[in-house]
This record gives sequence, structure tokens and C-alpha cells, in this order.
Amino acid sequence: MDSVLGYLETIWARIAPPFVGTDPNAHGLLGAGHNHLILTASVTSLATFLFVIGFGFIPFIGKRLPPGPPRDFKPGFLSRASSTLPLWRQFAILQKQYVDVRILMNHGPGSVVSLFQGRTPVIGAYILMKFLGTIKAATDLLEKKGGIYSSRPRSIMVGELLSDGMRGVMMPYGTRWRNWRSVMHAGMSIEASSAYKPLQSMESKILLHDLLFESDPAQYFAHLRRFAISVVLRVSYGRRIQSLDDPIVVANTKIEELREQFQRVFSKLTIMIPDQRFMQWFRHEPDAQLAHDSELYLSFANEVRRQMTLGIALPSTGTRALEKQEDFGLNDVETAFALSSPFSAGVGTTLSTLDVFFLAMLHYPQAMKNAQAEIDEVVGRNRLPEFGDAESLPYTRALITETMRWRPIVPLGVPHSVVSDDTYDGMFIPKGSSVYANISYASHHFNLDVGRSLIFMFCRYMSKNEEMFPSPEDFRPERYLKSVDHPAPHSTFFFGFGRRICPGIHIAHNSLFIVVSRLLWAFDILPPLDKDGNVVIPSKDDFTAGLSIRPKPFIYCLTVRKGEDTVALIKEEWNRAEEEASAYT
Ligand code: HEM
Repeated sequence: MDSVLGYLETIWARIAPPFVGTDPNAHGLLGAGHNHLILTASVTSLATFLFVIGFGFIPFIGKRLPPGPPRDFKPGFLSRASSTLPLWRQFAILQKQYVDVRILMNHGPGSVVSLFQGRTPVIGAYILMKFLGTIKAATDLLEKKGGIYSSRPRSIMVGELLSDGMRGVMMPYGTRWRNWRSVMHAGMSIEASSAYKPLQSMESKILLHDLLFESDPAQYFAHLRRFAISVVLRVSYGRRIQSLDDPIVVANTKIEELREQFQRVFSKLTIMIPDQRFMQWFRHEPDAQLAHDSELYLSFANEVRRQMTLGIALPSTGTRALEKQEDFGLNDVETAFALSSPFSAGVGTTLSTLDVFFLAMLHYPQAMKNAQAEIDEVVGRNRLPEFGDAESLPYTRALITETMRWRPIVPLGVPHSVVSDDTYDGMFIPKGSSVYANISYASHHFNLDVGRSLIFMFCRYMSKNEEMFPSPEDFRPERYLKSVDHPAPHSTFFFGFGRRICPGIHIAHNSLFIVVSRLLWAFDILPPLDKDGNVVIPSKDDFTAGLSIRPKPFIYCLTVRKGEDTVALIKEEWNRAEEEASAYT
């Protein structure tokens, strides 16, 4: 009974603040002009609440759910609540008292845990999140049972209102997603990805030159961003960019920013958004944005079509999608949206991984020296590393993989959703649960922003599994060097699992290899000095929050290695690259 009451309190705690108008975040973000939204939302909230009281808990009766945080869990600020209360009630009390709830969990040996999130506006809503803490649990569910674990939780604002269900990353499992995913595969399979290597090589030469002549280290990021964007545009549309001022960059960046803005405002209100279209009085702005985005994406796709007609299109995801549009089963606007996926999913992730690489090099200079020694031995100083050198540079490749393991930049993956009831290891996993792979290091105050709750998790996580990765906190590329009696540990979990595993994995690997190997060939990556001449090393753990994270901005210095010859070679390669670049439209 106590846990039922606790459950109801959790739901109420979620619904009540907007109902009684006490959610300062919601008011602050929406501003005075949106009071009607709060009012109508309140009515919807009450209806949802009553419905949930009636039916929400029924599916749990008599079921053994995965364990939540242990009973002896006592965060400091819980002192006012009696620790004899069931946990759900403790959370509910906290949620009423604080806008931000800090939940500290250490759930011991379990690999699957659950906690009530109370946010998704599913009718009859029981809302659970499951965190899969081991690679085995994630593989057992997300891969081996991929037929039911490959959907996504509902994303009302971004997935539905702003994109009419056409954004693949958020698409529920089904025919439309399969069609979209076939397009991704056609344009980004291991074979298709090799067509982009010449551009990745060319752009990385331009990057080296830009970094070499950049006097302000704070601007390094902009050059890296130009590289990452040029790659995804090549992948999608067969084109490149000369600078970040290119209209296609400005337009796409604007869309991403607006999407985040919409999401921020509406994430406070998702529990209140009515399902029925005619009740969604607030649709005007998202509808206008959807029309704008559709038109823009169509114009990019139409340009590919035009080039195909002229016979000048480079093979890309765009040409593949349009050549066989009927086979893929996507209409024009769906295809145009599909082609926008690499920009949304592939720029920030590549850049964050490169940021982690620079961070690791500041903290582990010996690893940098080891890789440089390997590159010098295999490649020498008279030419740049090429893709063809990859096989002969195992330490450098291991260093890149270790970068992704050490600080994974999508720490909980992208949530999957399970489409039918399931049982795992005797635990009941209800249909509709969100399933998170706990890929990353949650120990260092990782913040998961779940609407009004801020959850600090201390639970098991794959990247710091002691058995698979001894001394997991250390950055040790050696762990990924294969030897006969010690197979290298898992090296793709940071790209997700099962049918939804990152389709850009080969493109990401290629970008990272060519950039990292050439950066290490050309530069020493060093910490800056303060005014007293002391080195300034940024924290290993100061990251932004969110689904995809990155180190907070920090300064590193790139000092060219071994003098003039290196500079001359970079210039020479840059000249060649610029010539090649002029062939791109
Ligand atoms: C180091 C860089 C990258 C990392 C760490 C990364 C990581 C991830 C992860 C964890 C997921 C979720 C997988 C799941 O649901 O289980 C994902 C999905 C995705 N990624 Fe990546 N990614 C990277 C680069 C890229 C690139 C370069 C592209 C495109 C060019 C890309 C395109 C996508 C797409 C389209 C999805 C959605 C897949 C789906 O929902 O079916 N990613 N990525």
C-alpha cells in the first residue's frame, strides 16, 4: 500500500506544480504572454492525474520490477524526511519540496535498476526508466531482444510537433523508421563511408593549416567545427563548406538552436500536452517552424536532384536515397528530413569526442608521446599519416577508442523504448518503459536533466566496469591492444546497441582517425600557462549536462613539432587540398 501511495505521490508531485501554478521554471521560460497555456495545461494535468490514479498502477500489482535505489539510501538533504518511508515516498516528498531533486544512487551489484520518472504523458501512465548498467544486460535486451527494445520514448515537441514524426533519431520502431534506417545504411555503411575518405583527408589538411596559423587557442574549436560540418554535408549532400558563414551552416545551426529552445520550454510541460490535435492550441509556432524546416530541407535535397540530372553529383546519402526513392518508401519531405540527420547527430558528437581527446592529452602526456613515437616510426616526418596507415598504427587507434571509453560523450545513450511487456532475470519490464544504457561514468556528478528533476547517479556503468577495464579511471590505450591471450575489451558500446546503434560509426571512426593521427603528427598538445608561468590543467570531470555532453570549454595549446619541415609540409599539403577543394561545388 505504501508503495502505491508513494507512486501516486510521485505522479502528483509531477503534476501538481503546474496545476497549482508553482513551477517557477515553467513560468519563467514561457513568460507572461503564455498564461493561457499554463491555465489550460492545469486542466489537462488534473484530468491526467485522475486518469492515472484510476489506472496507472494496475500493471504493477504483483509484479517484481527491477530494483530501485536501496532502502538504506540516505542523501544528506533527506534528513527531514523519515528514512523509514518507502523510497518512492521519499522521492515524492523531495519532489514537492525542491524543484531540483538530487537523487544519489548506489545500487550495488544490480545490472538493471528502475526508478519512477513521472514525466512522459502516456495515458494510464506508469513511468519507469530502466538503466542498464552492464554491457551484458544492454546486449541481452537491446541487441538480443531487438525486436521489442528498438523503439524510442515519445518525443512530443521535437519528434512529433516540430517534425511530424520525420526525425529518425526519435522515430518509434516501425516501417517508417526501417525505411529511414535503410537510407542511413545506404549512405553510411562501411562501404559507402569509404567514399567520403578523400574529403575527410582533404578537410583535415585544411584543418591542420588553419590550426597552425590560428593565434588564439580559443578559436581552435571553430576550425574543428568547420571540419566536422563539412564532413556531414559531404555525407548528406555531396558538398563541402569553405567557412562557417556558409548559408547552409547558418540555416541548420538556427534550426538546431530553435529546436533546443522549443524543447527547453516544452519539456517543462510535456505531461500537460493533450494528445488530441484539436486541443493543441499552442501548435501555431511549432507548425510554422515545421513548415520552414521542411521547405529548407527540401531545397537542399532538390539541389542534389538537380546535380544528379546534370550528372555532376558526387555519390552521397542524398544520391542513394533519391536514386531509389520508391524502394526506400520515403516521400520527398521524409527523404529531405532523413538527409538532415547527419548534421543533427554527427557534428556535436564528433566535436565532443575531439574535445575529450585534447583533455586526455593534457592529463596523459605519456600516451600522446607513445602515439607520436608510433606515428614517427611508421609514417616518418616527410609525409602526413594516411588512411592506409591505420592498420600499422594500432596504438593510435587504441588511443582513439580509449578516448571514447574514458569519457563517453553520450553517457546514457539515446533511450530505447520497449514495445511489449518483458521479463529479464525474473524482473518485470512493462511495455512503454524507457530503457537507458548506462554507458558512462556517472560517478562524477553526472547530471541527467529529466525535466524538473536533476538526478545525480552513482550507479554501475559500463565504461568503468573493473572486470572489463581494470583501473577504469586511468587513460590506458594499451587495454585496446590485442594480444593472443588477452582479447581487447568491448570497443563499440559508446555508439549504442542493437538495431539503433549509431549508423555514423564508420564515418566517426574515419574522421577521428585522420584528424587525431595528423594532429599528433603535427603538434604537441600542451596546457597553457598562467601569468605566473604555472601550467593550467582543466578538470577531467567538468562537463556540460544533457543527453550528449562535452567538456566545458578549456584552453589547450598546439605547438608545432620538430620545426620548419613540419610547417613546410603542412603548407604544401594545404595548397594541394585547396586545389582539390575548388573542384567541389
Ligand atoms: C564519436 C562520434 C559519435 C558517437 C559517440 C555517437 C553515438 C551515438 C549513440 C550512442 C547513438 C544512440 C544509439 C542507440 O540508440 O542505441 C547514436 C545514434 C545515431 N547517430 Fe551517432 N555517434 C557519433 C557520430 C555520429 C555521426 C558522425 C553520425 C552521422 C554522420 C551519426 C549519426 C547517428 C544517427 C542518425 C543516430 C540515430 C540512430 C537511430 O535512432 O536509429 N553519429 N550515435
